[in-house]
Amino acid sequence: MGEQRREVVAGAVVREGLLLVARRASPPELAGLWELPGGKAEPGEEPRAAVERELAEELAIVVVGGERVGPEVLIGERMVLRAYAAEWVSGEPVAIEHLEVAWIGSDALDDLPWVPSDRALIAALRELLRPRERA
Ligand SMILES: Nc1nc2c([nH]c(=O)n2[C@H]2C[C@H](O)[C@@H](COP(=O)(O)OP(=O)(O)OP(=O)(O)O)O2)c(=O)[nH]1
Repeated sequence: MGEQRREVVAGAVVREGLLLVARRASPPELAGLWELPGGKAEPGEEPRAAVERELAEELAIVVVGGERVGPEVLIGERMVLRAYAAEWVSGEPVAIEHLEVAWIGSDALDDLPWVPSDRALIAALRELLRPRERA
């Protein structure tokens, strides 16, 4: 039997047209690169709950996990990255485990020095940031 891949959840938080991104402090090969904040879901943990927990732990913000965003991205042989839209509820993000956090616009998506896996999410993130007609 093949082992199940561990799910890494990442939150795509958009506020006032800007996307929340965070710069990794570790491991050495990813340190300094930017990602959507998140982490490994616990066994049996619902992914959206994992997004809510990780963003509370790592950034001290309250979000509500929502819909999947973009493709799933295989990370090595043991993990799979899935991004979820997350609605900001409260708190200003603080870099507790990251080097820094930033809010970026659509124009900065391509040139951000992303963690390699996250490049696969850029097109979907651009769509998420696209201004919409509102009722
Ligand atoms: N959080 C996050 N991790 C990502 C992204 N892209 C990507 O390749 N990864 C990788 C880096 C790590 O190998 C793994 C997630 O690790 P993590 O360090 O964020 O997980 P965690 O908070 O649960 O921490 P730990 O249990 O490993 O200490 O997924 C991303 O956008 N967000």
